[in-house]
Amino acid sequence: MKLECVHCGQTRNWQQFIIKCPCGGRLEVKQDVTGLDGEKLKGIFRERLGERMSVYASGVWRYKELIFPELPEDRIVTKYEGNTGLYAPETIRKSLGIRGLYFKAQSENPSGSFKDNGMTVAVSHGRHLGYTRFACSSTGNTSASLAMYAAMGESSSYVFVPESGISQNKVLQTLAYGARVIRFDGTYDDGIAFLERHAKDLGLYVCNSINPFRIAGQKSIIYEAAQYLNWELPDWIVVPGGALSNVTAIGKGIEDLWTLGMIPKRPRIALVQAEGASPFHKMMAAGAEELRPEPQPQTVASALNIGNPPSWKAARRVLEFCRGVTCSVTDEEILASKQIIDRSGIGCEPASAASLAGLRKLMAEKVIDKEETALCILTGNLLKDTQVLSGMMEHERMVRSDLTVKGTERWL
Ligand SMILES: Cc1ncc(COP(=O)(O)O)c(C=O)c1O
Ligand SMILES: N[C@@H](CCOP(=O)(O)O)C(=O)O
Repeated sequence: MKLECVHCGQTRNWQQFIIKCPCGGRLEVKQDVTGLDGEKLKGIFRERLGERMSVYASGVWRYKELIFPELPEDRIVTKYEGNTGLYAPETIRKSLGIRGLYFKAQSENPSGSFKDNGMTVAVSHGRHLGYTRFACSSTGNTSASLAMYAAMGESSSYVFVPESGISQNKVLQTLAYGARVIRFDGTYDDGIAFLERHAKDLGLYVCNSINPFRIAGQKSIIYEAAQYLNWELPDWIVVPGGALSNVTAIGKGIEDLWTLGMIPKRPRIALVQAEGASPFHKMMAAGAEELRPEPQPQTVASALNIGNPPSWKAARRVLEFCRGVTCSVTDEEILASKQIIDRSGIGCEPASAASLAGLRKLMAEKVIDKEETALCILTGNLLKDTQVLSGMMEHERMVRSDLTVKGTERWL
């Protein structure tokens, strides 16, 4: 494994970690998987499904050969992340009229979001290099995940969180794990710019998705979905997008599985952004060469409130590979889809519901055909954002009883 600059192509080994190439380009993990035997790997991964207390019981480290083969096992900080549910909600499928529908609930991760799939790898790598101070800019999920793994790894975490427009629950969760929370006026993008400039001088190991080990870990989401589906993925993978780490990771994961002959066909990716924070979709729809950052992103799905997605170049490349499409959805569409997912019993935070909202839109536009099948990635837990939840609650569902049979049966 090596690190390669997406801009100038310069390579370095994974021990010589820096957050940005001296030329200003982002770094990617490059791992040559061509020497591996796909069928043999399937056997190894199947056997590990029965593991309990070893690192291979993790739904990320089960796929270590495809994620970070060089890292010594005893350096791994894990909370047995991954191993999340794959659901086929029949009522929603029927109402959409689609042939097959799955939800992969990364919301069931230990800190409640898909960030754990990548964070276990970033924190393990940082600790292996000798770092004890970890940092991120965050709208709340990355910070909660980082704070949890830093605590598990007996290290410190320092998280930069915008003063407004984020979920209070996520900040409380981050504080509870023992992080130092540093508030600032600005957006996630401003926090990233600060860390890119100053983290090295401050001795901080950055755990945002500009860290390529995060992306490497998040590839496991699609490996796990493929394994659960007996190595046959649906026609479409539908992913909500903010910083664009997840779409990048899922695309890279598909590329690995395809290169190794582990899946018979390459699924397409549909990337869904919230309308008020959709610079990537706008660029793709316009066929533009460069992304124009959105200085004041605005959406009810606070996790998607990102105007300058760091991974846009890599995301564009993987979408090309997967014949991907993009779309944007309104806050109303997000909340309507969230209610559908919540009432199915699976539940999710608003950002995750962008996936179902996008699927509905792309079906209405006939981009996705009802004879096809789709897998929506649910990225964060229902309880992550109770502010939005209480705003949405239909209070007529909450009633009073005087605890007599007469006073109760009228509600049944
Ligand atoms: C719950 C949730 N969903 C979706 C996203 C978007 O993912 P990405 O930033 O990797 O595009 C995020 C954070 O970025 C998130 O926290
Ligand atoms: N929603 C994210 C913002 C993107 O963070 P990153 O981990 O991709 O850098 C958050 O939870 O902070």
